[in-house]
Amino acid sequence: MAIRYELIKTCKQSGARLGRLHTPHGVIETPIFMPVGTQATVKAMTPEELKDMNAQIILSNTYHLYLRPGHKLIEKAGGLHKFMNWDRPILTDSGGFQVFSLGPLRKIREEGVEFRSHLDGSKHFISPEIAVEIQNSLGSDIMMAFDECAPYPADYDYVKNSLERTTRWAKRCKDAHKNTDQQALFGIIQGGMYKDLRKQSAEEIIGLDFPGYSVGGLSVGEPKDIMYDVLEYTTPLMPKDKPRYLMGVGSPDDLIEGVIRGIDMFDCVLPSRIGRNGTAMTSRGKVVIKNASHTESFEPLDTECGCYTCKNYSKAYLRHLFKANEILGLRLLTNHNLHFLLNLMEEVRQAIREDRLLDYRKDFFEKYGYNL
Ligand SMILES: CNc1nc2c(CC[C@H]3O[C@@H](OC)[C@H](O)[C@@H]3O)c3nc(N)[nH]c(=O)c3cc2[nH]1
Ligand SMILES: [Zn+2]
Repeated sequence: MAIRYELIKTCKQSGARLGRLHTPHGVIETPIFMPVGTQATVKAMTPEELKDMNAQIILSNTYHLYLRPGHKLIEKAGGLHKFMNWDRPILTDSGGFQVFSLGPLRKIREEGVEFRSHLDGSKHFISPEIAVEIQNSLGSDIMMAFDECAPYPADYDYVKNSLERTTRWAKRCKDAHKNTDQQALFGIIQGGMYKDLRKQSAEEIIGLDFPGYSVGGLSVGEPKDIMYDVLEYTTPLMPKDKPRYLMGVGSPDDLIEGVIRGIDMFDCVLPSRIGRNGTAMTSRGKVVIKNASHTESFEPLDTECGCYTCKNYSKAYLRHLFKANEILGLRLLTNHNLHFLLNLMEEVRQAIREDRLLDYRKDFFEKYGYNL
């Protein structure tokens, strides 16, 4: 088996799960946040910096790496771990999301999806079999099935037809996946914001039997309460003894609310993306570093944070770097934001160990400035 999930305990107060995911490249403590490295790099971070902040697994992306530099080149380099100098677990997304959202002029057929590259407009075709082949070349520990992430909003019939094609594609991915002892293939549950379609997709995908499952089709612009509602309904339909991955979710409140609703794994570009734009997540809410109020703030971003940035630099210095367009600014804020979310998840795991995750949520939300 490429991966083995161990359910360690369930929080008595919230029902959230504490687990361990054993992979060929190491053990992952769950619930876990996975930094996103779409193009074989977590932007602006070195693997050593990611290890220093205790990143246990990172993401990369089939669509992007297939277009550039090409999965065959990465295979020749010895696979993605070697190519990017990352010897811990890697999860690759199948490209389903990008093909539907990035590739202009896409044409969906039963066979697969024709699309034009967002880089140079060249024509391409990805099928479930090709998505599996690309991820085999990359050598990721966890591969995602090729799916359609239905847009939001989308009408009932569209979502129903889409989820049924995604099920047929998931079966084709499973049939094409040969090296099941090296790489685990996760199924992706769709169904939009319709509970009966979520149930249908969950039954069909789980019926194909995968070592792990993700909840897809969320964090696509829907209101938070609709996302939480769909989760509340969908996770109980998923097996307890397998990991549950919520794709594309990563703000502090969404992570905590997702864990309380039974999710084990998360990924999101948010912390890196807003970090590069000069916004820091801190225990007292967001800090926009270019704000004039920080000009003479000689204290760190977050006095409660133990990251490299907060241990060595003041807000005044960080503001100066961003005003001067210095690259170090992007790196230091990205480092802090990723550390902040990884540390948040360590605190969440500790709260589950001590059966007090709802208390933790209350305290965190009050300090961060969220209203419960
Ligand atoms: C942001 N919200 C969101 N992201 C999502 C992603 C990953 C985007 C992928 O694209 C890149 O981040 C934008 C990263 O490489 C990431 O893995 C999804 N991927 C698949 N295959 N299916 C989905 O239903 C899906 C839904 C998402 N909702
Ligand atoms: Zn910090």
